[in-house]
Amino acid sequence: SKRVPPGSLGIPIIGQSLGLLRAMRANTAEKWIEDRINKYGPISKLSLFGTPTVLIHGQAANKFIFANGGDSIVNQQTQSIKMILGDRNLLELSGKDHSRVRGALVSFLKPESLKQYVSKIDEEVRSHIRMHWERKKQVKVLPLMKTLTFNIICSLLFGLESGKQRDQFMNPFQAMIKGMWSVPINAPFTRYNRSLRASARIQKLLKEIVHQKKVEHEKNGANSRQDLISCMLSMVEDDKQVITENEIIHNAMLVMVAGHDTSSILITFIIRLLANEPAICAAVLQEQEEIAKGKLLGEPLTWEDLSKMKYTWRVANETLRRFPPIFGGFRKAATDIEYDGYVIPKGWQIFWVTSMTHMDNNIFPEPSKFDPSRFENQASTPPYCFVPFGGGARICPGYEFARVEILVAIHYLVTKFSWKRLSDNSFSRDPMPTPTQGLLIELFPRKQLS
Ligand code: HEM
Repeated sequence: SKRVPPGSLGIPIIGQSLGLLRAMRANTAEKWIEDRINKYGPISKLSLFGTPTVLIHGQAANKFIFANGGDSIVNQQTQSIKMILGDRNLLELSGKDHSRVRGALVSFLKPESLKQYVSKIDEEVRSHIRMHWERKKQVKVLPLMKTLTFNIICSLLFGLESGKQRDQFMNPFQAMIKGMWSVPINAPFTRYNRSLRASARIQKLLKEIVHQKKVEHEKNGANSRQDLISCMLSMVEDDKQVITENEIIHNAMLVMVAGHDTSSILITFIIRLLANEPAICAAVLQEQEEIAKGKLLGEPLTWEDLSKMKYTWRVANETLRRFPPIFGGFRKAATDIEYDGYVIPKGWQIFWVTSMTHMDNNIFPEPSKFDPSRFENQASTPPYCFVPFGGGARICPGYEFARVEILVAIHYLVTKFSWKRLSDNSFSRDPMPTPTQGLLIELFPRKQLS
């Protein structure tokens, strides 16, 4: 006798997708969600990206989604994401398959492994700054940060150093991302269709890389620590590859998406913030100059240096709270689930939204104020309330990787330059937050310490 939540599923396939996407582009998506909550209450039904969906929010809702240990809630992305990234990507897997594939990714992304890659990330950041920032009067930050984080992913995770093979990925990759939050109508000229075609091209390129590495592996007994693909290829049990070729390709695509756009947005928003808040910028600079003073000219940063960047990391966390790169996410009800007096029917999507706890006055007082000191004592943040990286068994495995690239990038940028914002301060979501004109800034080189 339990009822499904109030609300309307709208017109078939399209439902409320266009309304949400329009609000995201106008940067009014939080208000769009709030209006729904005011109209229907804390739990409501709608239809997003071709599937009936239930929107729930708040600390209890986040806990319900992230800490659900049973089999009733499974991960499932929208139809568009599944078709674009492939059905063996981690977001589509559950149970033992999820643990097996996630284990392979984590063995590469965990801090013990990452420590040895700090100097490589340092090298990528410095070469990027030499090529794209030095001697420039103005730069457009977002496209540059996309290039930087994409190159870091290609170099560290796929073993692709700079060159033609790496460059071939960039354009189809951007086209692929554009259709990930789209209505799955596969007709010529739709975003979804362009994205599917780009995905096919990337899968072909990745297949070639996997085959190249297989050959190298057989010839030289490749070093499993070299890069993520080699690491996955070298995992063998009972003469059988632990991770199948499709799993390697689909998860390489997932990592390209998950690990590149998110971090580039975060660095861009930190740069925007430092332009807007001189006092915070001065405090970040002071911390980074202290670290720079202890280094010889050209000496790369180390894991220990990063652990001293406490204030800078608080600024990054506060940026993640105010401008989370990931707006929210989806799960699927594997059975009929009871929640808050309603039933979420089997097969329906469950939609969670990051900002609903990040901007809750009871959790983060004066939520619109940018205040890095909120993160001085991380333990004071209630559980399941600060969720830019999600939570529970599916919490972002790239968290440490992101921390390393962000801190290294900010270190070199603030110690080498100051900057002034030239474009206005607004941004839209597409679906990631995207500043107007990609954040155009005027650059002023700093006098070098050494
Ligand atoms: C600022 C940077 C980043 C942010 C804000 C971010 C955020 C997130 C979020 C919100 C999720 C979904 C969690 C959930 O559904 O419960 C996620 C999952 C994931 N992220 Fe990240 N991420 C970032 C960087 C990275 C990086 C650098 C990588 C890889 C190198 C990465 C790889 C992944 C993967 C593979 C998943 C799927 C995990 C699973 O389903 O088990 N992310 N991330």
